[in-house]
Amino acid sequence: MISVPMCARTQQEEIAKRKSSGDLLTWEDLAKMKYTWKAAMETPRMVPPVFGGFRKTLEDIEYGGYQIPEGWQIFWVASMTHMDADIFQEPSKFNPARFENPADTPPHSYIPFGGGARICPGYEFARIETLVSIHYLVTRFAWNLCSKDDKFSRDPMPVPTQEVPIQIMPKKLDKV
Ligand code: HEM
Repeated sequence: MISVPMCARTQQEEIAKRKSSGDLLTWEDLAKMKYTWKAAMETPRMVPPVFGGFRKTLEDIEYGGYQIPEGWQIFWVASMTHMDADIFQEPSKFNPARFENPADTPPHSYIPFGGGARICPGYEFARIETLVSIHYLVTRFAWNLCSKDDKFSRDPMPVPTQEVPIQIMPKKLDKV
């Protein structure tokens, strides 16, 4: 995601071009950032910030050939689902286009924000923050990634092992 795919850059630049200098982003602008959001979604699919969480069975269930009794605590791990090739084809490939058709993603398969009744209540807020940040990063700055190393460790959140060295330069602000 740090390299921000070209389509997302173009989409943000198109939005910026239609606005006068100093105009703030509107809800309508955010609604147009469809490709940008798909690119943003692909990042926590590949590296979920929250590793997983607990659930308790309300009744006996059978899963993957295992009998799990009522009342047991279960730990769900987002990457187990996000990296399942039966759900996300070529799961190790960064491919925002996989979210083109929402019907291609079965319910509760895309779970960086959890799911069900206890889904993250900050989801929508995080979406807006992400879109606004990407918008200003790509329209106001030219930036290059200085390291090709994209390895990370968990602490317990994912932390890039080489940090994220970038070269960043402000663009001329006559139109954005
Ligand atoms: C990228 C940003 C974020 C990610 C990836 C994230 C992820 C998650 C996940 C995976 C859960 C557990 C959901 C489940 O068990 O099904 C959760 C719960 C929660 N999140 Fe977030 N979150 C984010 C941002 C936020 C923000 C911005 C807020 C508040 C403004 C927030 C507030 C909460 C709260 C209060 C819960 C507990 C909900 C409950 O137990 O009912 N989160 N989040």
